[in-house]
Amino acid sequence: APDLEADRAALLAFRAAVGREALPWNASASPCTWMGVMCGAGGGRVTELHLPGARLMGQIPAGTLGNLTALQSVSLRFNALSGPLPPDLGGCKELRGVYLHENRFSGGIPAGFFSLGKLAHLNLASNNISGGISSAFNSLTRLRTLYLESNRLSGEIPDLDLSKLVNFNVSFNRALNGSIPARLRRMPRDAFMGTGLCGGPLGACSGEISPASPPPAPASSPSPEPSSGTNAGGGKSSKLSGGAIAGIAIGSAVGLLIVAALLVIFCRRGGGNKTRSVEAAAAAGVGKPPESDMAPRDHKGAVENGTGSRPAAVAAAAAAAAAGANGHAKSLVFFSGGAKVYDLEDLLRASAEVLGKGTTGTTYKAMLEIGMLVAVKRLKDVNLPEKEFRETISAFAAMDHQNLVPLQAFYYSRDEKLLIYDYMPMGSLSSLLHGNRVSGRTPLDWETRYGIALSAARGIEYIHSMGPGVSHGNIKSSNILLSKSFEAHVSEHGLANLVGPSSTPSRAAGYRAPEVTDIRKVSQKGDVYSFGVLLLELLTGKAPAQAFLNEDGIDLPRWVHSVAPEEWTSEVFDLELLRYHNVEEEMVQLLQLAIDCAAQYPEKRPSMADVVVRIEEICRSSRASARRNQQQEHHAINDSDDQSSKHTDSIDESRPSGLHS
Ligand SMILES: Nc1ncnc2c1ncn2[C@@H]1O[C@H](COP(=O)(O)OP(=O)(O)OP(=O)(O)O)[C@@H](O)[C@H]1O
Repeated sequence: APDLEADRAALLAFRAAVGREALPWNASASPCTWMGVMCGAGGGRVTELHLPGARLMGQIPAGTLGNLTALQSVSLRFNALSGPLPPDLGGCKELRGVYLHENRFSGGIPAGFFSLGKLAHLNLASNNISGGISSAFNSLTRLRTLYLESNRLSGEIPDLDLSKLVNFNVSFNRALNGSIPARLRRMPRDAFMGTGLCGGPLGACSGEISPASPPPAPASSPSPEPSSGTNAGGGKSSKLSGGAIAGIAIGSAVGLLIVAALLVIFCRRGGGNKTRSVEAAAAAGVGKPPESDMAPRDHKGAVENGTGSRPAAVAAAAAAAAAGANGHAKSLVFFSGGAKVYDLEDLLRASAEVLGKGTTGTTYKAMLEIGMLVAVKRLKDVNLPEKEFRETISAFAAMDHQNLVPLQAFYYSRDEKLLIYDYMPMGSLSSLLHGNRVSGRTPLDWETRYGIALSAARGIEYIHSMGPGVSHGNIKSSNILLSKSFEAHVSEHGLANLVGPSSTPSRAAGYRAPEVTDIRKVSQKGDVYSFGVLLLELLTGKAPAQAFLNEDGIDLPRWVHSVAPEEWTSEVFDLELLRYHNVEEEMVQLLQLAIDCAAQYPEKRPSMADVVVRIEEICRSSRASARRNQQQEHHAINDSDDQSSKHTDSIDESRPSGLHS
């Protein structure tokens, strides 16, 4: 009978084929002690193999994984495994979870997979898997998750009858066609995006739908399905009847400014009064009445006053929660940092423009009639009940730091969840570095870049300082917004906890730490990894998602690792940075910090507090080098106009040693 020795042999053969030197397994110790290997009770057999992002490469031969017949869970995601999916995995009848996404597997889905009677989770997303989706999937009666997106699957989806299926995605399989089987129409529309499929939540063939051409919704229709995501037609605010929001409807129009129009809903009273919910709470004896706005209205002022604004924010939120619980009319709920100079009706009347569509929803820039700009995030897929939503969002809104984007207010109804943030005029770091539809790439000098790195790090450090379990969960360059002085403000803290799991390929993929399996549960060390990727992006000018999706299938940290350190200065840095010879040492130090943050194993990564200290040192020494350089240039010029050679020498002396090419 197979035993642990057989499992050892299978694992060593697996390593020899795809692991090379990347797996530090001590062949003379028990396999149960090896990294990524877990055994059943009493050190019996190997039951789990988890090697995400372990630099595995090549084809998995037969007689390796397939011989681990007690295996219950296998995760090899985020590697460079290629060739066919291992057909003999079908012999591992105990398997409940198979996670092979983000590799380069090709060929069809092996028939053996359909005999895995206990399989609950199958993720094959982001590979090159081709062929059709077999009706034999129906034999996997326990399947809860089936992620097949971003492959090369073709043909029609069979009529899947999987009663336990809750997570499903076939998006970005361009050659899938036909109509969406009836039983899958309850899945969110994102699950079918980027295919030729018609019907279901898409309303039409998905290929025909783009954010810029939303399907029109009848003016009298009730609110859109919570998961239907897209904006309803570009109606005008004049069509709105009084009441609360059903949806912000924004379509694209000539130029960039568009009318944000809103659908409407049932609300027992007319247009929400901004303070009503707070008053209601006061009546209910919870929290403080609006006078608790004694906290400074100015956000910065609140920071200077330390925690001064926090109790008020929490009180307002608690009050709002109570108002909701008491069934009072819905309205915007403001936090203390936001000035209450507008209300829901003002928001409904605002003209708006789509800023972008992310994993958590769509963000609009709204110009209120009073001339104030706000950013409105319309959340999708929020599965939290109202009370928990309010509590979670209030905890995050209470975070008050100059490097966070202040959350001014929120709106919650059954069908709509809106968050209203300060509008950040310079946009995101992502659009600065990589350009967007309207602007080209903005040149960013070294000083600006290290300033952004430091201010972003301080924002994240502040979030982490709230407690060991508090993290951001979605650090990436489009969530780093900039003020006019290019100071970074971290946005969307806490949103990862609010929205349901999404497997839609997104920009977030390139920032996600290898150990993260559920995007709602990113640890602080997971944030540090993402911040490391962000630093690499800042230094290389390359977008992680682009790098990730390129032909080599290689992500940004691995790409930087693939370049020898002696070539970093010439090969890795953004071309724009190569002008700054006098600070090469500091640039390399920041690169080294980025690499440390993006270490594969969480325990190897520094804490955010350490990161801030290290960036502060780099900034200090950059400024000193720049000053020294300036002084020496000044001396050289003053010394003599005809001693140009001396001028050059003095500049060279100021350079750090050993780093210039
Ligand atoms: N407060 C704001 N001020 C200015 N621009 C903003 C603001 N909030 C978001 N944006 C910009 O709007 C665009 C869309 O943002 P959104 O948060 O919806 O998507 P994302 O950041 O790409 O993805 P995710 O939902 O995963 O965070 C991004 O380019 C973002 O930088």
